[in-house]
Amino acid sequence: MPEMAGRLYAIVGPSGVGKDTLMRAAARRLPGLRLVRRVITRSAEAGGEDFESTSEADFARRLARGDFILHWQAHGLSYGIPADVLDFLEAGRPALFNGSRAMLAEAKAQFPALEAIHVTARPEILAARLAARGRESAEEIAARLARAKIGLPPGIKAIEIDNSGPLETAVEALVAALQPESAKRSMR
Ligand SMILES: Nc1ncnc2c1ncn2[C@@H]1O[C@H](COP(=O)(O)OP(=O)(O)O)[C@@H](O)[C@H]1O
Ligand SMILES: O=P(O)(O)OC[C@H]1O[C@H](OP(=O)(O)OP(=O)(O)O)[C@H](O)[C@@H]1O
Repeated sequence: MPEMAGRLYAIVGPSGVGKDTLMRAAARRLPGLRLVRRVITRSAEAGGEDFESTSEADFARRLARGDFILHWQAHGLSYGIPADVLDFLEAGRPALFNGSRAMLAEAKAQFPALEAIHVTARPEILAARLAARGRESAEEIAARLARAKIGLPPGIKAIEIDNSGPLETAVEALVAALQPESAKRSMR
């Protein structure tokens, strides 16, 4: 297994770009990598990623209690990163979460060593992938495609990965980015 430090990584990018698919593929290649299971106010039946479904009221209670190290809202949903991820980082294990571009500045302010990995793909590819995924309604897909253009906040550095082509190409780039030495090289 490649050597990895207890570093926190956020994979970000527009809806349908392949973040969850890439995360799962990277975890198969890097058994020491912890994928963060997010708490989301989305129905448990929605499928897709492995997440913990909760109500807005429960989310608010847990947030007030300090259960989340990071949290944000998008697509009419609330998302939380459970504080237990700190145990993995303290134990020297790297952790990767599916993050939001819009909250990267705040996340980096809180975790200066956070590495952002920005995945992109051409707009027509995003549209086709969202339609094929089938998790959202046509209206929700249109809203996600409109948000696809926001890009990274100004001044935020990230490792860039293009997932317009074969999945394997992007998986290899992600696995390289998750190994500290190659991550540093591509950040220069
Ligand atoms: N390189 C790729 N080529 C073809 N299909 C892909 C590729 N990457 C992801 N997909 C597919 O695109 C859809 C959206 O991927 P997903 O991982 O759910 O994206 P995100 O988490 O970024 O919204 C899924 O159906 C996935 O299987
Ligand atoms: O600020 P943005 O970069 O636009 O991100 C907003 C949200 O979109 C994604 O959510 P989610 O995984 O629920 O949706 P997706 O699978 O369609 O990307 C991402 O994980 C963020 O939670």
